[in-house]
Amino acid sequence: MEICIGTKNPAKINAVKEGFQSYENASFIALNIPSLVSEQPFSDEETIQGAVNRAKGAVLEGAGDIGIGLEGGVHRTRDGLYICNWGALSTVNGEVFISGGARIPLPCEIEKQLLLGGELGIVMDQYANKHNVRHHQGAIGILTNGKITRSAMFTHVMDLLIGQYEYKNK
Ligand SMILES: O=P(O)(O)OP(=O)(O)OP(=O)(O)OC[C@H]1O[C@@H](n2cnc3c(O)ncnc32)[C@H](O)[C@@H]1O
Ligand SMILES: [Mg+2]
Repeated sequence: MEICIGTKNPAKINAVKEGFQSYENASFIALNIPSLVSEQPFSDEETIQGAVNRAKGAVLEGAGDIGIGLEGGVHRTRDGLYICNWGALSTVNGEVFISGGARIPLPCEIEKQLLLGGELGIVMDQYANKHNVRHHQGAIGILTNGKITRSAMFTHVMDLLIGQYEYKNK
């Protein structure tokens, strides 16, 4: 079973491999697939669209059995800006499954910079005084004191995707 992952971000790739760890016949290929949405998605809808575009693009370009798209974004609420994360699993037969990840509010100073057009990955590096947070613990890892890393959060998203896929195909 060939799993085509629509990113080269190691935090996401780890989560996909973790999700499929009980699949002994799984092989993985990581491809740079465009999300076809903004670099910084600004709603659940846009973030979901990015995840679906990457999943469909990955299975097509990798000519595998399953495509995975994982996308991070932010979502505005009356109480401020929340970090949001979405995943999509698409099969070569055209089935698409979707799942969402944990969400937490972003501090006001981060929100202000995003509203001015900043990208969370870059803003987060400055805020945490770290390099390439997006490839490591992620904003969620920084803001939860390392309790939930970006990989752990996306592993949960993967379990939700694979579980739905298994239920539909059993
Ligand atoms: O290489 P890709 O797969 O594109 O990985 P990415 O880190 O850019 O991740 P996304 O495109 O899914 O995320 C969209 C934007 O949100 C940012 N982002 C989302 N979640 C984040 C997190 O946990 N930590 C840091 N940045 C995050 C990221 O920097 C992007 O600007
Ligand atoms: Mg990106």
